[in-house]
Amino acid sequence: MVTIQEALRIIQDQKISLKSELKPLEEALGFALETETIAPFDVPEFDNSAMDGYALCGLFQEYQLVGEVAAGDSKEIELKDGEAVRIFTGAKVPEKATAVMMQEKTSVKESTLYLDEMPRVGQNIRKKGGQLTEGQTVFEKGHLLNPPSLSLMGSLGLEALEVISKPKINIITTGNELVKPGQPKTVGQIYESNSFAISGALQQFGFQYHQKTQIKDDFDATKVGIKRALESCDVLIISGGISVGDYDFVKQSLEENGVNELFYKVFQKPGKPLYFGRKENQFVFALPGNPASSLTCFYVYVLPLLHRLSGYEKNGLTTYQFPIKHPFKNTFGRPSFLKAAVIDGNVEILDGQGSSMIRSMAKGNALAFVDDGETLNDGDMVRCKLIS
Ligand SMILES: Nc1nc2c(c(=O)[nH]1)N[C@H]1C(S)=C(S)[C@@H](COP(=O)(O)OP(=O)(O)OC[C@H]3O[C@@H](n4cnc5c(N)ncnc54)[C@H](O)[C@@H]3O)O[C@H]1N2
Ligand code: MOO
Repeated sequence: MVTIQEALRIIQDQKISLKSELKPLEEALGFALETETIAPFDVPEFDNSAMDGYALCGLFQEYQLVGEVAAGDSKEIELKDGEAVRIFTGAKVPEKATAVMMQEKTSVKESTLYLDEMPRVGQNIRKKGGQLTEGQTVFEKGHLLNPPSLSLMGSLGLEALEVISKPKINIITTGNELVKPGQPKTVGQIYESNSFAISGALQQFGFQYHQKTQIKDDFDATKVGIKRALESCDVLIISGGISVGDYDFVKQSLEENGVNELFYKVFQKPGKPLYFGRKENQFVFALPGNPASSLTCFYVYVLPLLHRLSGYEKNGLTTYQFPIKHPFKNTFGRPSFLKAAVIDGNVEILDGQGSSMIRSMAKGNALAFVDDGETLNDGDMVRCKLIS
């Protein structure tokens, strides 16, 4: 049995090798950049107007209107002192323009422009290179591509990006009692649901599974199922069959498939019988079958490794501290990740902490960490991971 910190350290210390691929911009969200990006040109590439209004030459209160520049126009108007042109947001500002005045602060009579106030030098002109200059580093290697990153990369004219590949993930669920939703079931059977939580959590963080298999509690079937799953994945996530019962065959089947155990059993609630192993460059998590145990272990242990394997700089969910709303004492006998709700900056530990209880987790939005035997009074700070 290892502690939570030891288990996380073992995962974090794994040597990994990353692969890369070219992704169209459209599909690059959530990937980490494989290489540093250098600006191929200034952004913006030319001085342009921040407003619909008038580009002015010199600082006056009256100007002669001599033309118009719209967004996308490439014509150059040679302005002289006291002259102005009609201009629109994003349009190239004439070289000699001193400022742009928004149209709400102007009036026009015939071809004379009158300003309500004196202009300031550079006012409403977005300067060439104001955001990036040619040759400047746009993003470092490993930068995580979020929507604004994609906007910036698009504005640089890049249609595809070299990114770190994401791991290929297979899921196995185990249990004779499990029936696929939608199928008839008999007394003693239950509907399989952990795989939906796992695949949902994968999707929540931009991952997809490659293959999902349901295996009976049978040693040979488990061994063969694991062998097949390992033929096509970087990370194998197994649910159930990892405890000490007579029908728990996962651990032995992993051994017989050449998977080396890195840890088995973590002093925590839920998810005590969590297993982590490795076969060359493949990683295996066997998550305890209780629904809340398997999903909690996913957020706390699986996600950080998936992030690392995707080349992210920051791995796993961030821990925040919130004051607790009602007193709480952890009498579960193990350090605990508790189903909790963070509302208006306070955290509430929810009813329904059993490892088989998933409703409380579904209604909440956080996992609150409370140490074994720890007593929390109103307002004490609690470490929380936000899960939705
Ligand atoms: N003698 C002991 N028994 C148990 C121990 C122990 O230390 N000694 N640990 C308990 C803890 S803690 C957990 S957690 C569970 C983990 O057991 P397994 O990982 O072997 O999981 P299963 O026995 O296969 O299933 C547990 C529970 O979860 C339900 N389940 C399993 N898979 C699914 C699924 N895909 N969808 C929905 N529900 C699922 C299953 O029906 C069981 O009720 O072991 C305790 N026992
Ligand atoms: O550790 Mo188990 O996950 O309490 O039910």
